[in-house]
Amino acid sequence: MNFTVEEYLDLLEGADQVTGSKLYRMGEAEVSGITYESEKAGPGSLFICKGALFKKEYLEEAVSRGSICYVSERDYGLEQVPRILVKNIREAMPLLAEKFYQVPEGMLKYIGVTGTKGKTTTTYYIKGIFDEYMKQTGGRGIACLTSVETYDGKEREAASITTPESLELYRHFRNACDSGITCLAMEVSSQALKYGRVAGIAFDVGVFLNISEDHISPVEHKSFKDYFCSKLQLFHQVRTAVVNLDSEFSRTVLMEASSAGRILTFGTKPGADIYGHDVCVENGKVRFSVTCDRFEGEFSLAMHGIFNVENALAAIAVAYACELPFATMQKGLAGVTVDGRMEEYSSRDQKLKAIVDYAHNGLSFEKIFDSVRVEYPDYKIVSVFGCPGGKALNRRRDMGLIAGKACSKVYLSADDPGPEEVQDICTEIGRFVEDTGCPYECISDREAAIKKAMTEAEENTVVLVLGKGGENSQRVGQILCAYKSDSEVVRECIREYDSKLPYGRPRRL
Ligand SMILES: CC(=O)N[C@H]1[C@@H](OP(=O)(O)OP(=O)(O)OC[C@H]2O[C@@H](n3ccc(=O)[nH]c3=O)[C@H](O)[C@@H]2O)O[C@H](CO)[C@@H](O)[C@@H]1O[C@H](C)C(=O)N[C@@H](C)C(=O)N[C@H](CCC(=O)O)C(=O)O
Ligand SMILES: Nc1ncnc2c1ncn2[C@@H]1O[C@H](COP(=O)(O)OP(=O)(O)OP(=O)(O)O)[C@@H](O)[C@H]1O
Repeated sequence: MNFTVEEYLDLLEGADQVTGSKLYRMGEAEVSGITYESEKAGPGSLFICKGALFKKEYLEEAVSRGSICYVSERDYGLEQVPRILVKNIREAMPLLAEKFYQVPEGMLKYIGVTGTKGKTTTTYYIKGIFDEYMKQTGGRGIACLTSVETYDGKEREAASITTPESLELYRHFRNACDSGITCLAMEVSSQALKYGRVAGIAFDVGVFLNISEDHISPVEHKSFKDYFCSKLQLFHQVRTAVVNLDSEFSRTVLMEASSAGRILTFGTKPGADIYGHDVCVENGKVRFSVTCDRFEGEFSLAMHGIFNVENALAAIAVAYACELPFATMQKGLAGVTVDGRMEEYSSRDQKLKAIVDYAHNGLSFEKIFDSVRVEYPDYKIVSVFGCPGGKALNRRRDMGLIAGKACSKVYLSADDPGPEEVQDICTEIGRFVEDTGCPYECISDREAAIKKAMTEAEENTVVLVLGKGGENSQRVGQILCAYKSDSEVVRECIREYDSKLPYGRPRRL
């Protein structure tokens, strides 16, 4: 059902958002669409003017495409075009989205996951458990919004952002309800919390995984405090807070979590409600046990990476909070893999191994190198990675030092250089690698760098290809250039290596 522009004005006036509504020709026109992207405006749409880079021409384009009214913090002086002027467009947007999409109350269970590292993996672990439960109970698989893809029961598409804007979110929520889905799990980034993308959403369960310095830059968070405080905001809109006792600053997190209705802790410390212990690697599988007041038992993971126990414990805690059976958790977790996360590739003779993973900051580098040393005790390690241009600048030091200490050689290359030159970024990282005494090489072309690392790898070496996972684009300047993907390049290298072995044709990997 469509509402009129007047009704949207009433909504925003009721929220004390409207500032001197200078409106022309209000009329009874019904709003048939809502967007902040001029190219998506159409007849009868409401256009939202927002963003640091907004231009009046976008509004003019939206009007030319049939927008009947715009909502904005400023008056763009387009005579004869109805407008609603508001105090804060980012506070107004979720209100408009909620009214337009009319998401039924109480139909969806909302699960949000925040933290510096592990959001995507944990969200897929949650999906694995809940999909298993839905299969057993005849329900539909859950909706899932991650930095890899969004699936809401109607639409499935590759993600371009970790947490979409509120307009997209409410569309996904409505699609999920219309599809008969009853549960949605999503990543909640610090940016999303800072810019109000998830404003108004009452999460049934909110997970806080971990926190370490990341996303500090002029375009993200101006300080660690801003970053940390943004993430902590999640607890102001969750019923059950799920908190990692192993996280840095866990006491501060627990204090903030007290604003939630209930707190459930997880981790590898005996005091955790969901207590994970006896972590080991057996026959190439990560295994661990869980003890809590309701059950005790063993789990195994399909993914490499001892750090994934933390993500699995978070998912188990969410399932516990939703009262899912223990056996469902075991079965649901056991088969989960995530695109671009700890993908292992081995040559036929097992002498050449590669792992494609998304690690791209200090915390994830620490965890992955620790894990690989344990999981591949007899292997040397080399790594291929880079750092993005124009943001998260502290990663260059952190990643350079950690990789230099763990590897027998480091290959530096492109990873979304954006406004900077690849060589400049690599030179900066290289200075820190050099401090560790580890040999390194800068090769601007990422595919060439991976191929060189794989070709030069000595017997019993594991090549870690880090930072992009399955992504098939590189941000160069302002544009996204096509990129084969680390996974594809590694598969080609393994096939090439196998083809030279004394027997058999290359396998399909
Ligand atoms: C700093 C930030 O978060 N910016 C996000 C924000 O941009 P913005 O609202 O400032 O809008 P803008 O980019 O200035 O563009 C201005 C407006 O003009 C509109 N426009 C633009 C061109 C046109 O032809 N017509 C038109 O209407 C745009 O739709 C936009 O609404 O809203 C845009 C969508 O409307 C996002 O794409 C953009 O994310 C940028 C690309 C970004 O890099 N965001 C990062 C920092 C981010 O959000 N990262 C987190 C993950 C971090 C983590 O891993 O924890 C995330 O959730 O992805
Ligand atoms: N719990 C964890 N602690 C530390 N590092 C982790 C953890 N889980 C995953 N990682 C590392 O971080 C990388 C990214 O994992 P994942 O994509 O699940 O996290 P994310 O929070 O979604 O990341 P991003 O915010 O960069 O999208 C993984 O490939 C792995 O190297």
